[in-house]
Amino acid sequence: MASSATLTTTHLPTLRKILDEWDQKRPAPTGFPVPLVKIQQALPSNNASKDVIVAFRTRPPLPNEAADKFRAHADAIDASADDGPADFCAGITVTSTEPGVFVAHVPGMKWSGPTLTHKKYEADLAFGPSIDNEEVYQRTVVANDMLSLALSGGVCCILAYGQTGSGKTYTMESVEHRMARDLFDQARTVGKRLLLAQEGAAASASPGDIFEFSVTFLELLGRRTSNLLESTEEVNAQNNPVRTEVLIHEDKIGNIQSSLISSSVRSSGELEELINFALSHRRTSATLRNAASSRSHALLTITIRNTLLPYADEGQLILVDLAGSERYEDSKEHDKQRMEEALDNNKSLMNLKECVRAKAKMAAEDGFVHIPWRANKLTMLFKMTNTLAYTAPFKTAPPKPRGPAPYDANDPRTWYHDKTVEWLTVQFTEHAVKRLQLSEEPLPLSEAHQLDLGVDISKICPPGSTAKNLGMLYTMQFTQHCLEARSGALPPDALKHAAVSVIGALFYLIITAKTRTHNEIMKSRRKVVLEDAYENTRATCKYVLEHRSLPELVVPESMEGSPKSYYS
Ligand SMILES: Nc1ncnc2c1ncn2[C@@H]1O[C@H](COP(=O)(O)OP(=O)(O)OP(=O)(O)O)[C@@H](O)[C@H]1O
Repeated sequence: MASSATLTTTHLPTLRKILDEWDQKRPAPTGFPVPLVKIQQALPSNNASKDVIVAFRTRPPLPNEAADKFRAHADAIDASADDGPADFCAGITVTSTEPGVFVAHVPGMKWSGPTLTHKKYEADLAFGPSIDNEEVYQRTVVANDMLSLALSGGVCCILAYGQTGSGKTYTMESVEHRMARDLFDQARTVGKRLLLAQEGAAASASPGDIFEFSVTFLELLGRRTSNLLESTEEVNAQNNPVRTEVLIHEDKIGNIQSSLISSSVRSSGELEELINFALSHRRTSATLRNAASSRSHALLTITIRNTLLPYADEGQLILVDLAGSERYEDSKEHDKQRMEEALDNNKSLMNLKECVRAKAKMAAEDGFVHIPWRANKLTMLFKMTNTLAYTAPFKTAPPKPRGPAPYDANDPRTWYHDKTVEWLTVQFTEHAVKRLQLSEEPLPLSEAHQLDLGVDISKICPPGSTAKNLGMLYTMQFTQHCLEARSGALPPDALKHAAVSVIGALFYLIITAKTRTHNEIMKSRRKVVLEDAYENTRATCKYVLEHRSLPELVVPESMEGSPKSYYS
């Protein structure tokens, strides 16, 4: 049952009867509109592709659940006993459908006896207990062509969220293995298409060699982040392996950086091996609910680089298996360390919810909303992989479509390639002019076209690259790029000096632009709020003057139940 185990146990026969009646009355489920075979054979369906898909999945009851909490009376028989299964009453009903409905049956008590309220939740897909892992994978990953999307430079994220023992790890591990199985075949198919489109430009290239794959597998346990791909022999007092902590921090322009090192893979076999290696390291400890509970959040990221089009965006597949949220009875038998971890897990999940809510609000309102992602390492990690961007539209008004930000000469984030090249040329030219003025044989400015900039700008900013891309680099990385693109007679030290100053100037422009945008949004919001308040006050005063009484209170639906606080 969804809540109150005691109530359920005591009144199970009555509740079961109510549930049966409800079940008979409900309309027959429609099922999935597209047959599985059509997805497997990649036959075109009329499914419009969506940015975000929310899917429910329920697992079948485990034997101990049927025998434990949900028996009809205290001495009810065990599910495994010969006399037959224990009297079982489902707390939720999920029929395999698209769009999907999840119905929670919440028990209650009225003077007339026990009641059940059937609370409906809707999502894009619902998988009932009879649906196996392969079908879940086909209807989510394959039906939405996620692998091709990532191979074309897109970012796909799958995030499993639910109570401890609800089946997240069972689902995510199966998705990870199936992705490992299919990714390289798909890469060959996409590679072939790309080579054909290039019309023989790289006739010698094999479609399988076009993409480079690198993998990271992070674990966040309590407040500690570690690399699940790192081998270690060392164990601590709790018999947990001790690994180097992965450092996560925010750089000076607000990007999240980590000290995590990725491992490259070249085949399904290698990817599968890495996944198995990481999963075997994921620490588990018994909770009452789930004997092999994951105590940590796990984040697998597969990054895909296109070597044929080196300036194409990198694709990413991000798979997040969150630690389960635990209720009091799930953690009754935890030791102190385990309690602290459960607390940290619950805190990080709460913060994730806050961030998703704020992000969704921002998407719907198109204004500035503070997103508290710094409050927790989990949300910082999500910021790093841009995961929050994909979780934003859950259960809110659809976000307003946003095109690329309009060009703004003062905001490098909006500059196209040509403008970026022009700006870099001006910057390096200014440095060259300064060097010249300080040199012993100054060149007349009329001959400035002969200036040695010391660097080939087209190499630091190749076609397709923009100021926004350069702004993502560390100072050291930009300097290294410049040294690799060194031309003319300028000594490396002088070039390094110029590079540090140029990237510093770019960071400064980006931060100034970010601050300006933030302030403008805040100012416009404050104005709207003040104008609203002013209008309301004016209307109330007018009413009081005319009627000598306060206007009737109209409570918005969202405020129902708390009218007293409304005027205040
Ligand atoms: N669809 C399913 N069919 C059969 N068994 C399942 C299914 N889903 C989960 N299980 C079983 O239920 C148990 C709990 O599943 P799992 O470990 O995936 O839960 P979880 O949500 O990841 O829990 P935690 O948050 O504690 O890690 C496991 O024994 C798993 O094998």
